[in-house]
Amino acid sequence: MRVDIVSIFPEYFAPLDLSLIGRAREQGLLRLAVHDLRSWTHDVHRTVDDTPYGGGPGMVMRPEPWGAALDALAPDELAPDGLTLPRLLVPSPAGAPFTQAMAHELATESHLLFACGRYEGIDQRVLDHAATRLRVTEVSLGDYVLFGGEVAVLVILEAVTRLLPGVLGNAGSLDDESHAHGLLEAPMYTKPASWRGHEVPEVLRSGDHGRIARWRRDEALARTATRRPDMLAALPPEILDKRDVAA
Ligand SMILES: COc1cc(COC(=O)c2cn[nH]c2)cc(-c2cccnc2)c1
Repeated sequence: MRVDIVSIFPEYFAPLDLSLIGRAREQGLLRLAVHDLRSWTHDVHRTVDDTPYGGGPGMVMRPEPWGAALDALAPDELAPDGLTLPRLLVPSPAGAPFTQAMAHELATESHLLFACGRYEGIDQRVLDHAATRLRVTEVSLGDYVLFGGEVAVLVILEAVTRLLPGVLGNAGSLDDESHAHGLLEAPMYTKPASWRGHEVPEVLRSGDHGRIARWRRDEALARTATRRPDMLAALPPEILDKRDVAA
């Protein structure tokens, strides 16, 4: 997967050399390039923002540098396979909620382009023009406001990279993780069996894999019901097998 990130703070992405993302890059599973938006400015002050039309506080990111950056990083012509046309992701409070389902969808893309907004945002015409030739998605991490899209890109990139084949050593760990089956994960334990007077649930040490699977599912259902009833309501009925409903 090719990933291009455009930001006025490219140094924000230094951590991407670390850990699993660093390894994915070494393995060639991920080709990551970070670009400074100011590379596409031409005035002596390398200006990327200006005052908002209609007044109001703060500044807005100018369209010209973004237009030039996207022209450079996303070719106009549709590649013969039609697949390498990048997906442009713009983290924003006004975006669609980022979910594990979206992470899985993005993990199938061959080229992701991230635009990191700063100030009060990016001139709307940048997204409108980009949408004439790219698939543009504004994506929100949550209902709060950050200084910029950079930290959101780090989150999205981590969620997507760990889904790329070959990145996680034990692929099994993807199967029953939280949100994988629409439920929260059951509590996890490791040695020692007794710690500060707290014991590991006996079932997990029983070796009875059927009982263990049942216990984990019951715990996952109970946790989801108490902490995230919205997720339970969203579950397709077939996920809750008949015994669950009886439980
Ligand atoms: C692209 O336009 C942006 C981007 C961002 C950074 O992303 C987030 O904040 C975010 C991403 N998921 N959840 C929050 C912030 C604004 C903004 C809006 C109003 C006042 N101040 C700043 C506009």
